[in-house]
Amino acid sequence: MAISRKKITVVGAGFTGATTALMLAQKELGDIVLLDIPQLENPTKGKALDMLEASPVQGFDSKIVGSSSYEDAADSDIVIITAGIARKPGMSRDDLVHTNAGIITSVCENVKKYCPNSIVIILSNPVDAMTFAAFKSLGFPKNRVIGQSGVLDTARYCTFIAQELNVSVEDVRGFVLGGHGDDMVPLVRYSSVGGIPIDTLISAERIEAIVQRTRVGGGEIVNLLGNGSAYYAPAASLVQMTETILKDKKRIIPVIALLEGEYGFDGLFLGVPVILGGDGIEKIFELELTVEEKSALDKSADSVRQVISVVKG
Ligand SMILES: NC(=O)C1=CN([C@@H]2O[C@H](COP(=O)(O)OP(=O)(O)OC[C@H]3O[C@@H](n4cnc5c(N)ncnc54)[C@H](O)[C@@H]3O)[C@@H](O)[C@H]2O)C=CC1
Ligand SMILES: O=C([O-])CC(=O)C(=O)O
Repeated sequence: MAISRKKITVVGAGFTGATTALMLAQKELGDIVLLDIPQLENPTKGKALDMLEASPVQGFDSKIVGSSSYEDAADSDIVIITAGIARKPGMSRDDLVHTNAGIITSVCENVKKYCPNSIVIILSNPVDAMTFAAFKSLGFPKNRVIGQSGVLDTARYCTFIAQELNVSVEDVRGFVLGGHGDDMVPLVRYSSVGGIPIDTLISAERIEAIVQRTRVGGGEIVNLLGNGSAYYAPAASLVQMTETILKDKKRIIPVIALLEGEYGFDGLFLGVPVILGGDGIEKIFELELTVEEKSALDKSADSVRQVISVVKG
């Protein structure tokens, strides 16, 4: 039997979508369809062609096509959804909920029709609520509907820890639990550098500053950019999730998953550590939390619940 390449569709060819497509191709994770609305068909085709023309220089053999037709996306193994509006300075992610819920629902109706066996990764904000909206309109099993927040939030947290200690980012471990908002919960107790707990290396005051900077990390970039939000680190995060799934690596990373009793939440989408592999979310880890950690997670869950209630209507 011939071995075929994997097919990955990226919906939304804006800053995050286009950057993700290029990074996926550079890693040769599959052939890529970059998809946007019909009004932007030519620019989308142009971006895809421009990326393809980088392939002889960079030596990758992934094909990249731009399109506005879901027929081109048919039977994708992975669908990454970045479609929607991004926030500008002065806005919260939750301000995007009405517009983006409509977009996610219409995108997912097509994904359901054309890519019924795909694993779907959602980026669009407010991402916990958009993952819920996608789950509702896709009707896929919960292991195949995954939101991206924890990889990015953890990447920011680890960046700041490495900067603080002037050590390699490769040796920093940690993760962030909860919703993708200012109440997210970086777990200091589970964070280490080269296996050494960070609270033995960094003062409590500096750790608190790092935790706080992580929580508002998206806003820091929004304020610097002035007209949009982060896209390099978000794209890198989507690529890590895609690679983990397509290579069935079974990495333990935080993603937005449907909780059905874990951490005391039922029917809520929230960022938690999972095993990510060929079946998508293969297992959710339920960590023991201190009273303080659980109450921080409860606060974050409350914020997410409020935005999800807007989507539920
Ligand atoms: N979860 C996370 O960690 C992150 C989430 N985001 C979110 O990702 C989303 C995209 O951000 P950017 O790429 O920077 O925005 P962008 O504005 O550069 O690109 C969005 C693209 O979506 C397209 N689009 C809109 N409706 C569509 C539809 N129905 N079908 C197909 N495409 C459609 C637009 O035409 C546009 O090209 C935003 O909601 C942003 O807040 C961004 C970074 C991190
Ligand atoms: O901040 C935003 O609006 C985009 C995002 O989610 C992030 O960069 O974390």
